[in-house]
Amino acid sequence: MTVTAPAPTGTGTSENDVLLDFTNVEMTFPDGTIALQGVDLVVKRGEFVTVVGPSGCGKSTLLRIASGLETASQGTAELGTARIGYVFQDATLLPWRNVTDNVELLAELHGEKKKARAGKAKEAIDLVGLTGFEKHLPKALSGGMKMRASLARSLTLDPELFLFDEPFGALDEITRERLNDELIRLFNAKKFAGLFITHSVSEAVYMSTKVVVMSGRPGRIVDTFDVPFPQPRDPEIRFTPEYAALVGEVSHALRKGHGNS
Ligand SMILES: Nc1ncnc2c1ncn2[C@@H]1O[C@H](COP(=O)(O)OP(=O)(O)OP(=O)(O)O)[C@@H](O)[C@H]1O
Repeated sequence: MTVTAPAPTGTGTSENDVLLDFTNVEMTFPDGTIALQGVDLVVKRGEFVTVVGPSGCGKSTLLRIASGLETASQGTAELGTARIGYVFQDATLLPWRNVTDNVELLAELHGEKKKARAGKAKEAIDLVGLTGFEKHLPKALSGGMKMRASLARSLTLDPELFLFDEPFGALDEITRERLNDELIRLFNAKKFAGLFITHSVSEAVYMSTKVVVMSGRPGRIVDTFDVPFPQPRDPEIRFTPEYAALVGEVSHALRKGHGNS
């Protein structure tokens, strides 16, 4: 059974606020597929936690449970906030709406007045670096720009907990690195907590305060690494031996967890 109990928003800003608390979460789908088993995971304010794991190990399922889209079959998944942002691998923009109208969509669905949501959309578009592209339709945007618009749309809700399901997986490496830097800048500026799913160990280590490694299906957490590099991240850390060593350790844990599945 899952109990999801968002606390009232705007209360408490302690660094140790728990925004997501999974205890012994298991997910068995009706067809008998066991996607997750015994998952304990905490995300606190100020943390950017990245989950890496082999394909099909249950990473998206974990995020869907966190967002309330899916209910765990066993264990508890508690939220410490109702202000949640969600960015998927696909930017999911409405093709007939321009950037501004897409970015305003969530605020619109939340019943915000035109003037208020226009102000929030403008700020979010500035934050993600899309100023000048407000009137462009999605088909006129690059993949990276679409993801920026998707990010901006969630930013209008001022999330305290941001869930990312491999948002940069389909982008080329340079665009991906640039967006990693942009997202880390936003994390430091807006102070949301992040739960980020990726297949890329180097992306995980570069962005996160903590990296969680999952085994093959049924997904279990097999290792957790605290990332010691200071925030905001200096892009140059990618070229340091300390970074390379941590990437190596996480990759090793990933291979070991995969082998045991
Ligand atoms: N609704 C469902 N019914 C049955 N099985 C499902 C359902 N949704 C997901 N699964 C299965 O659960 C397992 C975990 O899926 P999930 O999408 O969470 O994995 P993932 O780690 O995100 O995969 P990838 O990295 O390839 O995106 C997979 O074996 C998948 O086929």
